[in-house]
Amino acid sequence: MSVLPFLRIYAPLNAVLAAPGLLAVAGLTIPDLSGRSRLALAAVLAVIWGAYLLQMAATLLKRRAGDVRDRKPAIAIDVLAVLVPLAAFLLVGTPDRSLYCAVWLLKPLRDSTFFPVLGRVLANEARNLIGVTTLFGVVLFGVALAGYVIERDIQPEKFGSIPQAMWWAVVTLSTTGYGDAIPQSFAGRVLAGGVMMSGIGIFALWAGILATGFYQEVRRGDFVRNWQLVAAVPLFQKLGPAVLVEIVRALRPRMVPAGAVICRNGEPGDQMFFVVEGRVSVATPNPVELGPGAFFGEMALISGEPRMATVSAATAVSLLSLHSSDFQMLCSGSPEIAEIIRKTALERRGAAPMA
Ligand SMILES: Nc1ncnc2c1ncn2[C@@H]1O[C@@H]2COP(=O)(O)O[C@H]2[C@H]1O
Repeated sequence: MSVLPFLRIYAPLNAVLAAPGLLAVAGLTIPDLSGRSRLALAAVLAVIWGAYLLQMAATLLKRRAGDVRDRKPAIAIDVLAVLVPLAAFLLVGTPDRSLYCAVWLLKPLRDSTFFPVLGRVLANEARNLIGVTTLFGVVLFGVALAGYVIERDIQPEKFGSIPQAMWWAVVTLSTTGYGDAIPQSFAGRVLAGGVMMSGIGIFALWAGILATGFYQEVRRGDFVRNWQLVAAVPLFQKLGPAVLVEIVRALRPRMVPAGAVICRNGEPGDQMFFVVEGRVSVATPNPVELGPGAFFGEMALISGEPRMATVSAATAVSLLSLHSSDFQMLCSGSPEIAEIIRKTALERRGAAPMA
């Protein structure tokens, strides 16, 4: 019997296992720990190492099965998690041996989807980040120089050289303020105030660049996913590229489980829906089912009246929703689609006159 299914179930545990492992590593650095506790913590490390050995075997077996695409970081982490502690056990003296198990810090990164995103954000924003970092370096040197010139005679032991003053500059610029070096002169204090303010500004710039980078990366992911979904709705194939891009940005994907109500008769409506996959049921006197490519919820947007019918998911359904303001944009960008939607709404109104 193959061990792969078992190992697959166990795989998500590997990141969780790192936590007790790292706690054991930390525990073993406590000097006055009893011999029994030390033994227990060493046993924890041995068990986790064994588990990681199994996982490495699974990863390498999968590799042989040809599943190596995009798995190089995972393979590297699995191999390091086993080999580094093993090498330490064989080559390093007792007190520091367990420290090498700290390589398990890498384990939670193994299957994380966050770190690839972080990598893309750093790559995309590299120019801006390097710019702000350069600014930081320039300000740091300038501040250390000014601190040295102003304070060197008053506190030669703290500001006697630019490298010494640089420590004060870093601590002040980052607004950490250990208090081990404090300007004594009036000019020095004015300088310190200015440095703190500019430090806040520089860190805010870093934070802003990263936050914008993450936002754009998430939006880009949404855009690609929406683009694929939009391809499943034939109506959108009539759109020109410019409007299509706008619509893809405006559409929101939504998964609805079978049986759930999507919109209710009599409620106000502020969005319409396109069916990507699955079927919805429209509760008209003669119930109608709509499948992939169809749309609904347009009548409330066109007439401004409440919903004409309750629509629920006949199966699990994947939808794209379009808000009323974006619906106007769709209609003005593509009169052809606007006409189709209006005609359909008219036909439906004629087919199912409701209260
Ligand atoms: N006879 C019908 N056939 C298909 N869909 C309908 C019919 N009647 C109403 N609908 C849809 O059900 C939706 C309910 O919300 P709206 O009134 O906004 O828009 C409605 C139409 O999209």
